[in-house]
Amino acid sequence: MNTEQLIIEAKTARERAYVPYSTFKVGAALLTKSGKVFGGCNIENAAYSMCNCAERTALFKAYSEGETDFEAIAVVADTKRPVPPCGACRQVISELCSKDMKVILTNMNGDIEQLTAGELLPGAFSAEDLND
Ligand SMILES: O=c1ccn([C@H]2C[C@H](O)[C@@H](CO)O2)c(=O)[nH]1
Ligand SMILES: [Zn+2]
Repeated sequence: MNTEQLIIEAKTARERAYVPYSTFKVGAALLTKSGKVFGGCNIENAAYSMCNCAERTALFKAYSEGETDFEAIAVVADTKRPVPPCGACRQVISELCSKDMKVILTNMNGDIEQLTAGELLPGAFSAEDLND
């Protein structure tokens, strides 16, 4: 599965977004090292703080199915620049993904920004910061 194909998977997942409040559809596609793809979309709620982003949907789906080794995640939305993941997703990605996992950000115009999970959240709070 190459970058282009992973972006297509993210766009397919985006179509399933449940966004009656923001109307802002986001899709993600997470590729495991074993070659499986988990799609994710944002899922909103009338209690707004319960909204879940596309990135976390994909990650939680994979993790809950026992898939914990990831090659790449692609994220897409109809934004001017490649869609930037929110702070909450950056924190969750930093916990569950290796620092060198590929992060492919894109938009519906085809602009692409590729970086690593480590670059998404420099100085992330982590388990190493907890007292034992
Ligand atoms: O990277 C992002 C940014 C925002 N959202 C969602 C959360 C909410 O449903 C809507 C507007 O913030 O977009 C995502 O899913 N991923
Ligand atoms: Zn988010």
